[in-house]
Amino acid sequence: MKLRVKATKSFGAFRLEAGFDVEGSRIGIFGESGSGKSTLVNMLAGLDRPNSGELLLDGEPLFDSSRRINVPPERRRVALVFQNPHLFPHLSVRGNLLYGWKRCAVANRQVGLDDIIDVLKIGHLLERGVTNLSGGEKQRVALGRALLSNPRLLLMDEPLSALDDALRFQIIPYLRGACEAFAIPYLFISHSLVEMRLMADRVIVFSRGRQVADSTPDELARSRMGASPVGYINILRLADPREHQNLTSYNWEGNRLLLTASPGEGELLFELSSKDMILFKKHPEAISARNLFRCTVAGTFEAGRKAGVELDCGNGRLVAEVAAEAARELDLTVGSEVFAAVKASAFRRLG
Ligand SMILES: Nc1ncnc2c1ncn2[C@@H]1O[C@H](COP(=O)(O)OP(=O)(O)OP(=O)(O)O)[C@@H](O)[C@H]1O
Repeated sequence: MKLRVKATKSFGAFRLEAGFDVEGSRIGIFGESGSGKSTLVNMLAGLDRPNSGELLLDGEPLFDSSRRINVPPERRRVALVFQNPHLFPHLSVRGNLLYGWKRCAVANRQVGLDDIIDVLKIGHLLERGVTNLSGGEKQRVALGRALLSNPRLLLMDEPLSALDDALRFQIIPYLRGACEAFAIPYLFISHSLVEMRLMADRVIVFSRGRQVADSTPDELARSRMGASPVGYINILRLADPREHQNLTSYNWEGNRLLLTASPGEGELLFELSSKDMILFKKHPEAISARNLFRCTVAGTFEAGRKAGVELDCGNGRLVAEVAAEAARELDLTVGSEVFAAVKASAFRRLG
């Protein structure tokens, strides 16, 4: 998918001046509240008309003020999933799902109802009304309805922010997996960096109506580490839980980690802040932290008054954060050995 955005839009004192070209299938739009993310999405969907400029999707204009082109929303083949699912209350789950499909030209019907039911695991819900579905079920139906309209581009505007933490991370594999399964590119809008890292390959950052950066989600997270109260969030996929002395031992990239979290099924996502790791130059004699990794320094980066330290631990990579003076004392040259201590309680489950 190739997208060109060169457009302005004013609402009173707020002015959006967007100008970027982007290519890919998993694009993130990140920015603080009021930075213009939804305005951008609404312009692409045809719900807001830019004051001027052009919007091209795969080289075809959706809007072009100089040529007086403004393709109506229903002819753009751009679907939207919002924070709140906006399902039709008078229709069953099946009726909601088929709504977009029926309006899609026969020639464009690549994705069918059976495919969607399978990928989103909603077969058991088909004949139910939508009012009593859980938040996560509603969002899966909304996603299914959007995908069944066989869009050229799916816009997801904060699709997870109405869900509680656990549900947010359970829905992400559906959002990402379904779009991948049907090769539907998306623009994912969020102000959560962790969501961005799980959903996007490239991210455009907005602030006060202008794009201020274009990078990978991970680079963005590193650049914000020093200023962020939560530091850099390491995302770990853990598996094979075993009980061990009132704690749970998990496999992570060839290491066994000890966590206070109770065992769960299958592969689980956990976060670990860069602030929750303590580095030692030599193997400490005895420590209270239940995890001690022998690591190799893979690199360092500056983040304000802090230094980020990339560590290879087994087959995995973690980012720790230390004060600049500590970085000098530890002599963090690439390839040198350090020990990283982490408390069992420092890992937080995502989902
Ligand atoms: N229809 C409208 N009428 C008047 N002002 C609007 C309208 N839509 C958006 N705005 C204003 O435009 C600015 C940008 O809003 P927008 O919703 O695009 O931001 P956002 O980055 O999506 O924020 P959030 O993350 O809080 O959803 C805000 O100041 C908002 O109040």
